[in-house]
Amino acid sequence: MTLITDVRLRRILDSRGNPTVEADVVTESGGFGRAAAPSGASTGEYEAVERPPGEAIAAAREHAVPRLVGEAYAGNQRDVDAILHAADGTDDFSEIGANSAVAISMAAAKAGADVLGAPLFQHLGGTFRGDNFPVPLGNVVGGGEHAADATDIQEFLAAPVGAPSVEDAVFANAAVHAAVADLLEERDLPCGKGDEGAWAPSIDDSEAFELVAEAVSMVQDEVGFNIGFGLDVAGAELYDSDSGTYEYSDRSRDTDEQIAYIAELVEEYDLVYVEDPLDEDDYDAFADLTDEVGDQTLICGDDLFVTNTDRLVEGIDRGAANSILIKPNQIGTLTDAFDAIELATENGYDSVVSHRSGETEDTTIAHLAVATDAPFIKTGAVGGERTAKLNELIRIADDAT
Ligand SMILES: C=C(OP(=O)(O)O)C(=O)O
Ligand SMILES: [Mg+2]
Repeated sequence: MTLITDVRLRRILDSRGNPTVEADVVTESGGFGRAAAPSGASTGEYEAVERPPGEAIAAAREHAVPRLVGEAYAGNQRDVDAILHAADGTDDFSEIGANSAVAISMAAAKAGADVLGAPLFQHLGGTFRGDNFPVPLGNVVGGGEHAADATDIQEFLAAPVGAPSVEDAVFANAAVHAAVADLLEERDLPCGKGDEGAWAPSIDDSEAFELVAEAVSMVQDEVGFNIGFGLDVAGAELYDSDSGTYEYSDRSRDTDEQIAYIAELVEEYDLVYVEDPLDEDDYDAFADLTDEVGDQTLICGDDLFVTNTDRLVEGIDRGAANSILIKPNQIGTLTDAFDAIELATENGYDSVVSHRSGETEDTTIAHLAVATDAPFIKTGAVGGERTAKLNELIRIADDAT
């Protein structure tokens, strides 16, 4: 029933107005799945390769589609993804493009779910999934590669860790986003938004800390449950490998100073989450910081691990970080993303399923998070391509997918 009978690929727009790859997968019994690849701006050096969409589509049509149509079953995700790897023939999807690969992989999963008549999370995770929901990390102020003339730190995140339901958590993050807007207006700091919908004021990081701490505390008082504060430092973007220093607008920090700075921030703001505080090549510095504050907060590897089990194994061996960001397009298939989550869970690392700064209306990551019992999801706070995922989580909780 799930034999794949057609795979169609096209270019569509992402949230930045750039082209990206969308895939449709059709099965023998009429099952249908559609998915689109997201795209990063602060990409890790070791990510699978995203090719220009036109080239990725042409290469996938030539190498992957003939191996799938009439040959593979959408219900057998591991087989579909193994075929994508074999069709590509490289170890980083540089032939068919990780963008074509991930779009086909996710569309096949949706076609498999469609044939079963089951929600995607259930097809992926089994019938006992759907009772636990990830805490959504919501980007409320941001800069770095996601907005010009804004903060050095890429993302200031609300983390409603005490929310009684995913719906309460999603609304709390939107309320923090709105509270930040009020505080910015009071301070006469009008501003636009960055790529992920976070406010992008022209302020320094210390003012952003103050603002977000105040907004979080205001909303926490209103809603009556604990809202934490988190960061994505995107350290690799700040790091200058020639000088060995982290370059902030107002000063430089060497690696020891960067570790001390982050540890101070964890103490001062009671941070519950710190992503990529250090450069993507510096496992030792990650290990030192994890040793220092890993019992108080999550130290998450995004560019460090790039959803890659080989890199995660190295991190586990060296005690670097205690959490991993999971972005399916960093590695190219759902199977690889699943394997990274399983390895993380077995080794006590918390998984944070994540959007990219360039997104579409695709909701696969909401289902992936529920299917794997991931404790966190990072998918923005507002904006249509972000709320697509957040609203899907609410629907899953309401049994309405
Ligand atoms: C979502 C992120 O940004 P990008 O998609 O630009 O890598 C991130 O760095 O976590
Ligand atoms: Mg990141």
